[in-house]
Amino acid sequence: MTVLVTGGAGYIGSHTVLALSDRGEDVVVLDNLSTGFRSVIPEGVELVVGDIGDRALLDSVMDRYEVDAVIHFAGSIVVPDSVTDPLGYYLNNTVKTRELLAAAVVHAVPRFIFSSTAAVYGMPEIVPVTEDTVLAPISPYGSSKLMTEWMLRDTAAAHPLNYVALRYFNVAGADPQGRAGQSTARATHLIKVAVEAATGARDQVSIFGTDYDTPDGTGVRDYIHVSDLAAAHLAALDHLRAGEPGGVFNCGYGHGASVRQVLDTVQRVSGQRIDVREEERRAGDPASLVSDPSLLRQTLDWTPQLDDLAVIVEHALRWEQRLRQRPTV
Ligand SMILES: NC(=O)c1ccc[n+]([C@@H]2O[C@H](COP(=O)([O-])OP(=O)(O)OC[C@H]3O[C@@H](n4cnc5c(N)ncnc54)[C@H](O)[C@@H]3O)[C@@H](O)[C@H]2O)c1
Ligand SMILES: O=c1ccn([C@@H]2O[C@H](COP(=O)(O)OP(=O)(O)O[C@H]3O[C@H](CO)[C@H](O)[C@H](O)[C@H]3O)[C@@H](O)[C@H]2O)c(=O)[nH]1
Repeated sequence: MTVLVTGGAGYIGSHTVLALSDRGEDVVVLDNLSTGFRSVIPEGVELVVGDIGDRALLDSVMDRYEVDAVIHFAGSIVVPDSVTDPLGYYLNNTVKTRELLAAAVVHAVPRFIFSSTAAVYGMPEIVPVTEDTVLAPISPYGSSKLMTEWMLRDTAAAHPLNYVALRYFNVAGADPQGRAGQSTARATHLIKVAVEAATGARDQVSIFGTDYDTPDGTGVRDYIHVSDLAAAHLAALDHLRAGEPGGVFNCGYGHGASVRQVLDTVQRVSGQRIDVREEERRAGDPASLVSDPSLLRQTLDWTPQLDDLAVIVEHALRWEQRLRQRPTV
C-alpha cells in the first residue's frame, strides 16, 4: 500500500511527505522539479522525476506500486502568471490532472486527495467563507483549480474512486523541526516576503493597499501553518480509508490577520526593523478572505496544533535563516 504524492518536492507537498513518512507510510513522490527541490525528499522515500502529464510514466509507477491513494499537489501556483499565461495554467493544472485521473481510474486507485484553493471563491461578499459560498474565481489559476474539482466530482460519480478536495487559504510557516520550508524563488506570499526582508534578502516590503474596509485598512487573510495543513491531508486519507464519504473542505483557522499585523509580528519575532512601503491595492485582492473551517473540524479528525501567527512566523523565519546559510538545491 503506497501513497503516491505528486508535487511532493514542493512546499506543501514536502511537509505532507514528511508527515506521511513520520508515521511509517510507504510513499512515492512524482515531481518534475520545476519549482520543487530534490533535497527535501526524506530518506526512504523514492522520488520519480517526471511529469504528471506523462501517461506512460504514470502507468509504470502505478504498475510498480500498489497505489492506495494519490495526494495531488503538483501544479502551477502564481496567480498573476496565470493571467498572462492562461493556457499554460489550464494545461498544467487541469489537462494534466485529467491524465493523472485517467491513470488512477485504469489502475483502480480508490482514493484521491486534491490541493484546491480559496481562489475558487474569487472576491466573496460574505466572510467567513463556507464551502457553499458561490464559486466565482477571478483568475485562470482559480478557474483551473475549480475545473479540476468538477472533473474529480464527475469522475468519482462514475468510477469507484473517492476523493477529498482541500481548499487551502493562506499557507505559511515551515516544519517545526526545521526539515522543510518554503524555498520558492521569486516568492510573492506575504509572510515569505517579510521573513526575506527580516533576514536581509530583500530591502523592503510593500503593503498593497491601506484603504480597505478592514480594522487597520490593510488586507486580512487566514494564515494556516503548513504542518497543520499537512496533518489535514493525513486526516483526509484516514477518513477515506475508513470508507467515509469524501467531499470538499476549507482549510484555514477561521480567523484572520492583517498585513500590518503580519509585519508587526515578523518585526517582533525577528527583532529586525522592516522597511515598509505603502502602495496601491494589488489587482484582484479581496479586502478580507477568512475561512469557516467548521466542516473540516466536524468531519475529519483534525485539530490544529500551530494556530498562532507568532509561531508560524518563527518557523518561517528559522527556515529563511537556514536558506541564507545553505541555499536549497
Ligand atoms: N502555497 C499556497 O499558498 C497555496 C494555496 C492554495 C493552494 N495551493 C496548491 O497547493 C499545491 C502545492 O503548492 P505549493 O505552494 O507547495 O507549490 P510548489 O510550487 O512549491 O509545489 C508544486 C510542486 O509541483 C511540481 N510540479 C509542478 N508541475 C508539475 C508537473 N506537471 N508534473 C510534476 N510535478 C510538477 C513542482 O516541481 C513542485 O515541486 C498546488 O497545487 C497549489 O495550487 C497552494
Ligand atoms: O508583498 C506583499 C505581498 C502581499 N501583500 C498582501 O498580503 C495579503 C496576502 O497576500 P499573499 O500574496 O501572501 O496571498 P494571497 O492572499 O494573494 O494568495 C493566497 O490565496 C489565494 C486564494 O485567494 C491563492 O490560493 C494563492 O495561491 C495564495 O497565495 C494580501 O492582502 C496582499 O495584498 C502585501 O501587502 N505585500
